[in-house]
Amino acid sequence: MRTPVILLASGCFNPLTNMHLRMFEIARDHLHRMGQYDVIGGVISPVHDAYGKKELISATHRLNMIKLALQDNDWVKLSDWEAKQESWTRTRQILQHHQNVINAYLKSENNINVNEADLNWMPDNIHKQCGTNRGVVVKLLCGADLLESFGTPGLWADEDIEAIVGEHGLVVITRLNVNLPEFIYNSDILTKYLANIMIVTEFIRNEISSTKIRRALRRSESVKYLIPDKVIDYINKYSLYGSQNTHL
Ligand SMILES: Nc1ncnc2c1ncn2[C@@H]1O[C@H](COP(=O)(O)OP(=O)(O)OP(=O)(O)O)[C@@H](O)[C@H]1O
Ligand SMILES: NC(=O)c1ccc[n+]([C@@H]2O[C@H](COP(=O)(O)O)[C@@H](O)[C@H]2O)c1
Ligand SMILES: [Zn+2]
Repeated sequence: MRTPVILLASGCFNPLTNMHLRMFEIARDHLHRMGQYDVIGGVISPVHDAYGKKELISATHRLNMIKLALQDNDWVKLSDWEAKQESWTRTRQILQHHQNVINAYLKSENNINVNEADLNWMPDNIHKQCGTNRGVVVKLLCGADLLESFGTPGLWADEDIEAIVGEHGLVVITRLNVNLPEFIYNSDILTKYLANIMIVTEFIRNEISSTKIRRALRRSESVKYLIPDKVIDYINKYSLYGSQNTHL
């Protein structure tokens, strides 16, 4: 029997790009092809304002843009749980929260313990998709650069990396200039849990990044076909990222 999986991507989404959405598609295809997993949903969890990364705009805008981008998406949902906490939350806790909530929800007969905000990111027809006796695993979906950041001294606690890889698992999309197999080989923890790390090669190379989008907007260059049209409209409406509203 296939294990039901939810793919959760955390990050700044400053702003969301087409590549963020592509990641889910590529990962789901890959997991289904592997045969052991049934991807029942995807979740985007934008980081809290307190993360304080350079040029990070308010979570309200980032959440709104994701909401618009997901209007036509029938399986990836937005979770605002992380962004609405008191302060920044470690990725391990985000994965645990979502996995605990969904499994508690599946087991409960009357669903009394789940609040509205958590219902928003759950897959449609979740009971039908899973039944009550199969545990859902929430895996971290990320790009190779995020995995590489595991090696930055002091950034991730070893026990968090161990819990993320051991208890949840990673689905990593390749990115230019990152040698994933070698990076994993150089890490004892990652090598220990190799079976729980799925590397998905992006053969239709796509190096869109939010940094490049912000740069283009600052320079009043077109970002059409790189981010969803509704996100472009939103950026122009609120003059975000220094955009001059020149390409509507
Ligand atoms: N072109 C891409 N290929 C593979 N993974 C990507 C790509 N763009 C973003 N990701 C992944 O999406 C997740 C969210 O990343 P993030 O919000 O930092 O986006 P980003 O485009 O890398 O932004 P920035 O340029 O501001 O760092 C991360 O796991 C990141 O690795
Ligand atoms: N220790 C941790 O859990 C930890 C450390 C650094 C970044 N992160 C997460 O990684 C994601 C991407 O961060 P960057 O945009 O800085 O690459 C964010 O969602 C952030 O919360 C988690
Ligand atoms: Zn990034």
